[in-house]
Amino acid sequence: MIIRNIKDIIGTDKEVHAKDGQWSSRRMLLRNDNMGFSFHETIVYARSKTHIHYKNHLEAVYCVSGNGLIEDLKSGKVYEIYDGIMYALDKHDEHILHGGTEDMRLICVFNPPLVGTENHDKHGVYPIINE
Ligand SMILES: CC(=O)NCC[C@H](N)C(=O)O
Repeated sequence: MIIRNIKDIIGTDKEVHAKDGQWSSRRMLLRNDNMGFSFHETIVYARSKTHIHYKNHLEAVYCVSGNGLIEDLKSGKVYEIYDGIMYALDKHDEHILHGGTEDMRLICVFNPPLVGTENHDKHGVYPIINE
């Protein structure tokens, strides 16, 4: 069994910050944990804007506090995000995440699991790391 406290992750190398400061990702379960997915707590800062396109991963995201919007770049549709809303990028959906008036706290699951060092490239993509 694995038991972890977010307090032991914040401020370590398992907390990854967006290069432009829009979000912070606390990586609680990673590939080395052999769960078949990775599990993160992500804070998306109020009034931020992030272009994301996870070409190599599927991601499900559950909001537990704060507010924001997700803009689907294929359909042009915009959906509100707040406590209780889940979205799943089941088609590797390219999108823009807009921070709202308060920081959003999101629980995120990735398949395949992240190794832990991944950060977005200029297209909002995480690479596959095969080491
Ligand atoms: C919601 C989202 O995708 N934010 C970007 C960070 C990502 N969730 C991560 O935890 O690496």
